[in-house]
Amino acid sequence: MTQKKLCFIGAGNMTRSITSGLVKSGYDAALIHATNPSAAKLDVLKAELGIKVSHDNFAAATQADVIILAVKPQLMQQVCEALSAIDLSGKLLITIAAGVTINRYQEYFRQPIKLIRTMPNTPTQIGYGMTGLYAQAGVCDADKLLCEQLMKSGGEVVWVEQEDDLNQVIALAGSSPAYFFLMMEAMIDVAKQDGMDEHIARQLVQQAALGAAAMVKQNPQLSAAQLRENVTSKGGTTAQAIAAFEQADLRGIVKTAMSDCVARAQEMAKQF
Ligand SMILES: NC(=O)C1=CN([C@@H]2O[C@H](COP(=O)(O)OP(=O)(O)OC[C@H]3O[C@@H](n4cnc5c(N)ncnc54)[C@H](O)[C@@H]3O)[C@@H](O)[C@H]2O)C=CC1
Ligand SMILES: O=C(O)[C@@H]1CCC=N1
Repeated sequence: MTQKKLCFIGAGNMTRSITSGLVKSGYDAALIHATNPSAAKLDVLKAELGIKVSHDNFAAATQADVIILAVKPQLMQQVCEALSAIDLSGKLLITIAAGVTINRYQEYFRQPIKLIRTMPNTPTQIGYGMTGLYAQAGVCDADKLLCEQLMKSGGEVVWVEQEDDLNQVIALAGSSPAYFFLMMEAMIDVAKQDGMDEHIARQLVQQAALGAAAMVKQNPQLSAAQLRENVTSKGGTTAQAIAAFEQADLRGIVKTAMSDCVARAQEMAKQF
């Protein structure tokens, strides 16, 4: 991979996930710089990954070839406006923020920019990430390839056709690790309430979840529904559990949760 000077503005959960993936996959830590107002997160990144850290967004972004915008959406305007005095003509901008549109970034930077919007997720930290990508019109193939390679260091990537499609990526992959964590959390809680040792319950649940995900991935010819049916013996235990989920309208709950997720991204696009 071409190794360029990277600057991550904001050193929170996602910057940690992406920089970990990059360093683990052999990206030169000396070329990665992360900024944050407070020292604690920077100290961890420096100690764990050996990347450069500082509090000065402007200086770090000025020196970078690629600026990765990784602050919360509500801070994006303030952060981008403070960087707008930098000549961005030779730099690629990558944003990981949910719900901030390309039009907004153009307003905030007040100059022509080359921007790729991405939507990663936290499993990027361990190489199991999924990132959706959308490039602003005019971004060249070399920049698209560079962005793709950077995000691939943490897992898989998909390009989407329309900017709005990123909201579906949020619902399906950006936010969805939290849905699966919630399911596992609930299962472990039930086992604990039933008197089982928490560590054993976690071991059972995490391996079942990992196995289920791997079965979906390794059997593209089988639908998730078919894989579910293969577990479900007629009149058996699984049938009882699935009936309880169906009766409680799990599918309806999932539908509401995903459309609320997309709606929030659309609302944020108006807000930030
Ligand atoms: N957490 C997740 O699973 C995902 C988050 N995202 C997006 O990633 C972005 C970051 O999210 P997280 O890492 O979860 O948030 P976070 O809160 O963990 O990290 C943001 C960091 O930015 C820092 N910050 C605040 N003001 C700053 C400034 N003026 N200059 C530099 N740094 C500043 C904060 O101190 C914090 O460490 C958000 O826009 C979110 O929409 C995207 C995909 C998944
Ligand atoms: O909750 C959020 O807004 C961010 C975007 C996707 C995951 N976390």
